[in-house]
Amino acid sequence: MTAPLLQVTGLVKRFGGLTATDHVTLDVVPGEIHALIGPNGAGKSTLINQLCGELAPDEGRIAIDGADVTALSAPERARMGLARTFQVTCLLDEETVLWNVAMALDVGRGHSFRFWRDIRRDEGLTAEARRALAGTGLEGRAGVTVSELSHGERKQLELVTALAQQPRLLLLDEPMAGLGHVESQAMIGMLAGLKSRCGMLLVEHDMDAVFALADRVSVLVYGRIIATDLPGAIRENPAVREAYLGEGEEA
Ligand SMILES: Nc1ncnc2c1ncn2[C@@H]1O[C@H](COP(=O)(O)OP(=O)(O)OP(=O)(O)O)[C@@H](O)[C@H]1O
Repeated sequence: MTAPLLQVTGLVKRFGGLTATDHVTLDVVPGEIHALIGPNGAGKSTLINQLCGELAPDEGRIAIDGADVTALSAPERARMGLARTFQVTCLLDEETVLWNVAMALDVGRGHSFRFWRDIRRDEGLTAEARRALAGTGLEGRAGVTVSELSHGERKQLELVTALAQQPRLLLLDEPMAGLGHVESQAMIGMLAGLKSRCGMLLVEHDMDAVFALADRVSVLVYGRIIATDLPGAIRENPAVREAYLGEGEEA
């Protein structure tokens, strides 16, 4: 059997008396979208921050492709093929779409952001950035300044910049947040098309997107995984329904 792309075992993170991640065990296998759902404050962002190396766990182990990365920094994990998107987009607003993609490609090659040369003059890099934009729906927007993009386009661009690093494993933190119906459908199409390129852990509140995309779903409540199963079984799971209905949300 091939090693999971991501294996999380017994992960614990405490903030004072609060256990935000309570012995979480989950995995993502190649070609899979594994969705992580849970009510507000369940600990989803805290978990993602530990997976990408921005927050140190108190206990437990994180492995990428079988290699223990628990003690590695975020850039070291990125070099091993891990990329993430953020709940709030993280782009350079005053620069063009093309420049943002070129920058992401450059950083993905290990060039330091602080010491970059003028990448606008690097024709090979800008050609590559155009290729990365091809087929994303943003190819006609290459010269547009990011601040002029719609919210949906920003979300799409953030995904393109994450993919510029050629990740094997992508952590998606609420990619549908703030998107309208049409934009959500475009994002769902984009993510579905990526399954053959990388495994994904999808943190998402939009249940239509979760059930359209996920191969498996894990449910996090008060820092604990209460169920991991196929989407159909998760829908019918009484503990899951109670966790959501208890929060006044629809399962
Ligand atoms: N740096 C911190 N210090 C103290 N408590 C924190 C910190 N970060 C998160 N928490 C707490 O940990 C718990 C989990 O928060 P987290 O943001 O991970 O939840 P979430 O599931 O991502 O929520 P949402 O769906 O609203 O984004 C919450 O009770 C939160 O208040």
